[in-house]
Amino acid sequence: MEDLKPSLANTSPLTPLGFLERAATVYGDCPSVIYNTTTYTWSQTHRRCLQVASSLASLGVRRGHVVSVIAHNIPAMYELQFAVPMSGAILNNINTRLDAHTVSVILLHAESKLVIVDCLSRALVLEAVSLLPPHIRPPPLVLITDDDEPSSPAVEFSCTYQSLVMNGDPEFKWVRPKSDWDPIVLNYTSGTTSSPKGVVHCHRGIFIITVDSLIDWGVPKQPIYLWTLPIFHANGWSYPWGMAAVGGVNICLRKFDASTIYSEIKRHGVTHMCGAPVVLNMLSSSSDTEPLKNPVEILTAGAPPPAAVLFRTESLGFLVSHGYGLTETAGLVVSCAWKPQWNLLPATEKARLKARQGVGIVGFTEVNVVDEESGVSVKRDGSTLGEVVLRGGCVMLGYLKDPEGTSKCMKENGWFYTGDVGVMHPDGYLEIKDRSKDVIISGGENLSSVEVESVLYTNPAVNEAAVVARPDEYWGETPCAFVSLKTGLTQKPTEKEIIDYCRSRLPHYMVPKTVVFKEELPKTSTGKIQKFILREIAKAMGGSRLSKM
Ligand SMILES: Nc1ncnc2c1ncn2[C@@H]1O[C@H](COP(=O)(O)OP(=O)(O)OP(=O)(O)O)[C@@H](O)[C@H]1O
Repeated sequence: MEDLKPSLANTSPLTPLGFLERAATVYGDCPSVIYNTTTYTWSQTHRRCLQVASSLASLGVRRGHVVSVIAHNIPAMYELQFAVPMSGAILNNINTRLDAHTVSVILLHAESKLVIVDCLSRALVLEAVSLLPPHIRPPPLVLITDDDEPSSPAVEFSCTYQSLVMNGDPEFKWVRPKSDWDPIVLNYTSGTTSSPKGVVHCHRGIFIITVDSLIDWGVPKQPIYLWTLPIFHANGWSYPWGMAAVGGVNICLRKFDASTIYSEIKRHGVTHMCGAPVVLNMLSSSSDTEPLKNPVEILTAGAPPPAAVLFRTESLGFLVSHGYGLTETAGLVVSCAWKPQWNLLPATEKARLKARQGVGIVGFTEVNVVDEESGVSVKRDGSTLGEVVLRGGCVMLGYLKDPEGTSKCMKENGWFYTGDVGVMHPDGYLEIKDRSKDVIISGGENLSSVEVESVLYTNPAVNEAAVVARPDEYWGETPCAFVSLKTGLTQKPTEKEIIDYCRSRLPHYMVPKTVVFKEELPKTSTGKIQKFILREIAKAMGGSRLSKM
């Protein structure tokens, strides 16, 4: 069989962009995107993307250029996930909630050739561009206005997005990748632990994660998908391309709160949505909460979901799936694969099991937890801590212009080191215990801030909780809890009551020695609690009292 070799017929580069052409053939007359009073069909979306890609090419965008997009979850943002790479360029989505300085650092680092700007982010981008060094020629800007009519944009903008659609060629031959390994996206990480890093993924990696994510979540054909997860966050965990593969309906939203989500669910008969645990918390603790008429599948990831929040969300009729991934893996590569026999367990036990991150998804190669020193797998005992390591086809190509950062996490032994600390349970399910920078070391004992938080979340008065290290002269560090309380409480708990609550549920060394009440906890632009800020506050409070644990 040695003479049977790869040939042109079986080596065409894998890319998720072809899903759009197929959707136009199979689902041409079916709705693809709905936004306020606008509805497009899959053949319209296909045509609009080709038109935009052709206009980008006419503006001088070439294979390998970076085109940045800063927009909320509006139809243009959905289309650009296809149109930019169809022009041959590399798509760089920028988070709308960043400050002007960070946006200018990203534009400079990415060497963006063109920036497409949602009208709501206009002031932000203009300020970011003004902060670019004087010797840098600012990239041309394209404005997305809030309606579908082409109009003359302000002087700072070369044209409008609508004119790219109107003037483009619907017969444009989109630029196919020459190889599987050609870059398709450049995504910056959330900056939870350090400055954002520029993660580059190739067509092959994105193809793999897109197909795998559909299989893993069990997404059927033509789901009704509500865009609550920002598309700028790791390309909405790959579901923009996934929805084209299954001919889904994309319900776009510029902004949302709990009541908007509930009314969109009712209005459109939403079947699927994604959201970080903060969204689940918002949905389940809102005063607008109402049990759902039909179950809605909700996929959560991005931070550890406390079991109490999973329990509350499911009791409203949401069917929660839980996954784990990083910007570096382009989506969720581990998920808490559900076993039918677990349905017989009491609801709180089910929530506890579901709070575990789980096992590698079907197309992913391997997931392991290893001892940081020796690199050997930790015991499968659910308690020995180690670093989570991954390998598979959707791990990034590397960090842009950062060979040192890349080789630090993508090691020669063939593993990607995540910087997350976890345990492996005897049944082979992974559970994340912390990010390595968040582990608290008290009296020489490693303590999981996530475990303490999950207990705090079971307290009915607690809205959000985060636990960080406070320096201590005797123990080295002690757990310090930052808590925001639910609104409308008739009686607010005291620090002592919260500590006593934890004491009856946790080993003594894990009980917070300090509780700080805050109106709201600081969050990153992707909704993660910024523990480094809380750590600074705890540090500034000085050493906790010499205390016996
Ligand atoms: N299901 C989950 N449970 C616990 N943690 C999760 C889960 N999903 C994701 N995470 C956390 O999110 C991280 C990945 O987040 P992301 O790629 O958005 O950037 P970031 O790591 O927050 O930012 P930065 O790398 O810049 O500090 C993971 O490393 C992990 O710590």
